[in-house]
Amino acid sequence: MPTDKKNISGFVLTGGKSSRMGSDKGLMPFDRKPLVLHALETLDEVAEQVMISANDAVYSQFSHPVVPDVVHDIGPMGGIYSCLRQSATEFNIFLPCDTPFVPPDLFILLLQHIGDHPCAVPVHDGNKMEPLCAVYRKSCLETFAEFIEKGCYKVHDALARLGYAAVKIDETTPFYDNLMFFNLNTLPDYHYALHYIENRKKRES
Ligand SMILES: Nc1nc2c(ncn2[C@@H]2O[C@H](COP(=O)(O)OP(=O)(O)OP(=O)(O)O)[C@@H](O)[C@H]2O)c(=O)[nH]1
Repeated sequence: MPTDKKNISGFVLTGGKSSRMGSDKGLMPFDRKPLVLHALETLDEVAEQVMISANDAVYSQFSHPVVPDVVHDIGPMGGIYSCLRQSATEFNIFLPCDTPFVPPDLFILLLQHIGDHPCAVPVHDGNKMEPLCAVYRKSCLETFAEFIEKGCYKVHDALARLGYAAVKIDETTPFYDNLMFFNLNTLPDYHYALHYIENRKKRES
């Protein structure tokens, strides 16, 4: 595992349209701060340089460099590609702004399992992959460029070509939380997550 934080960059993906939510997800308050700040704090624990993958200048207020997409309107693959281009490190961690229950420990586990693979991706609940909460080597850039050139914008498809370490997450994982990969796409999702975090805090106090 690359123990040196200096060899790891982190990127919060927040360049989407948030059309199902109806307002920019990264800026929505969650447990007293915007969702994007939760994700930045998670990545700050693991990576030396943490940046925001965004297309709106409003994100420059968060004291982290903003990486705009160099290819627009192709979804998260455009964000990952743009960030890998910008990255100066071998290992690159990605975390969407709308998955507030992913802990830093997930990325430590992924880095422990990446070995010689181009990337490490969590797999849970059978065979559900989370390619946006994952670690990519800078060398993946070439394959993403090829896929974008061909008009193939599905991150899953690029992963199938790259090959990856599939890291199983289940009840036996020490930091397991059944909502770990829950993502907030709609207002009901958002309210459900707010309710969950309030109850969790009450249980812990
Ligand atoms: N940089 C970048 N990130 C994106 C892009 N599209 C989606 N994302 C991010 O990828 C993650 C998952 O995105 P989705 O929830 O599938 O899409 P979304 O555009 O945010 O929301 P919808 O419009 O409701 O589909 C979120 O963190 C988004 O901010 C994009 O084109 N560029």
